[in-house]
Amino acid sequence: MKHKIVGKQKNSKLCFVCGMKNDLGLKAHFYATEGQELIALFKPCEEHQSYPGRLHGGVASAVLDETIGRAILNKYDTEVWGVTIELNVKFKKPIPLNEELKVVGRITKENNRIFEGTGEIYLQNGETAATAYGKYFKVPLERIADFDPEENEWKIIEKEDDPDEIEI
Ligand SMILES: CCCCCCCC(=O)SCCNC(=O)CCNC(=O)[C@H](O)C(C)(C)COP(=O)(O)OP(=O)(O)OC[C@H]1O[C@@H](n2cnc3c(N)ncnc32)[C@H](O)[C@@H]1OP(=O)(O)O
Repeated sequence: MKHKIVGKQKNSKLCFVCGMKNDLGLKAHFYATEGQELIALFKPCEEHQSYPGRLHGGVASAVLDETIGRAILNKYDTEVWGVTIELNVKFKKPIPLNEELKVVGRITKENNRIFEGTGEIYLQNGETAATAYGKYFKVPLERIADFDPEENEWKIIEKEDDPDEIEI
């Protein structure tokens, strides 16, 4: 299925998942779809392994967590922030290193205090490698961290190969 991309989310400086200057991080890019889902693209490397050649389950969980947690940003013009209070991940297939992976996240439930969502990691052959459910507590950014957008390089990073659509 083709997902039409309607926008790109911001990256940060040092976040393990989205920090563009975290040399050991995943440097994932996040694309909002027409269907109000969020797709992350990332390519894990040797440093992200558990057993040789296999992505660490904790790293897979981290990218699922962030993709679901960021999906809330698609819904509003102003930024709504959350912290994870629950994450349940099912690992269905080994996830290889050194190839681009796709992660999809969406919001399934929301009230004024909490939001919930689900997500999946897809292998290049289209198989679902992991699925997750996450629950997040809405917290104003100033209560989560001392976060200066400029200092933390919170901005859209445009790439020449940013996709217009993503096939999953
Ligand atoms: C947009 C970017 C996406 C980023 C994705 C990645 C996000 C992350 O990795 S965040 C890092 C990991 N998560 C954290 O650090 C969160 C740590 N936890 C906390 O800070 C606190 O527990 C916090 C802020 C969520 C709530 O604390 P506090 O404000 O003191 O509230 P507290 O009184 O304990 O609980 C408030 C309510 O939430 C409920 N609650 C708290 N924790 C949970 C939980 N894990 N599950 C269900 N309900 C919970 C409580 O039962 C309570 O309900 P009620 O008011 O009905 O009694």
